Amino acid sequence: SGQSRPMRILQFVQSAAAPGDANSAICAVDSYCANVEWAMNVGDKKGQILDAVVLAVRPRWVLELGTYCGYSTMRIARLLPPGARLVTLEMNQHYAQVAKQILGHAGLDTQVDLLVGASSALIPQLKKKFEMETFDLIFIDHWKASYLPDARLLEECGLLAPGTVLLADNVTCPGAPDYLQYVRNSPRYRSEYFPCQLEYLQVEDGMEKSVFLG
Ligand SMILES: Nc1ncnc2c1ncn2[C@@H]1O[C@H](/C=C/CNC(=O)c2cc([N+](=O)[O-])cc(O)c2O)[C@@H](O)[C@H]1O
Ligand SMILES: [Mg+2]
Repeated sequence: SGQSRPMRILQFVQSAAAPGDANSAICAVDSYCANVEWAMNVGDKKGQILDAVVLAVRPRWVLELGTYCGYSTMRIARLLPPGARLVTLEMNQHYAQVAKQILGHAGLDTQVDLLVGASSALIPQLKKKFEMETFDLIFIDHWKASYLPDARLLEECGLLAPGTVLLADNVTCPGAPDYLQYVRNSPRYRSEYFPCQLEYLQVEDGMEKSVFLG
């Protein structure tokens, strides 16, 4: 069927999830990826850690780096307080198109602004584009080598305020050693590790939660 894995995930969500029901769309992606073919969604175990952080922060402005199929985008968007906005950046046009359709099926497209392009090009435009100052929560889940340069770029663009929370997926597997070393040793962050299993597998992974101190 669908020529790409994201397309096959979209087709399954459209057939198995109740329209307008975010939780059933999330369950459909997890069911497909646990039973049919693995995909690099944050998954339900790490997703529950992500949910807890979103609920604790109650963010007005959220940034996500790496939309892929929109799985974590849905998890975040469904928990946002009224009036809050989630900006998600995706450099692959095909993935962005799939994510847009999955978000639409889940009824979550009103809370989400999905921008197509590289984070390094888009991050410097965000303040002006959305007439905002700083993000309250940033979920980092794109190419692992981009974690550190993009964290530095966010600092330089003045998009972090004291208290801004950065939550990074996969700091153990595949790993983001340079990013970890930075946030754990910089006086500008208070960092905490949340051990967890990799999505859909019995492999060790974890997420790093780093609070910007200014
Ligand atoms: N600079 C940039 N700007 C915008 N979008 C960008 C970007 N760099 C990458 N992206 C997008 O972010 C996603 C990449 C995720 C890499 N994750 C991974 O490689 C990954 C791998 C495993 N794994 O191998 O087990 C497990 C995981 O949870 C993972 O997230 C893709 O959709 C890609 O197009
Ligand atoms: Mg990931």
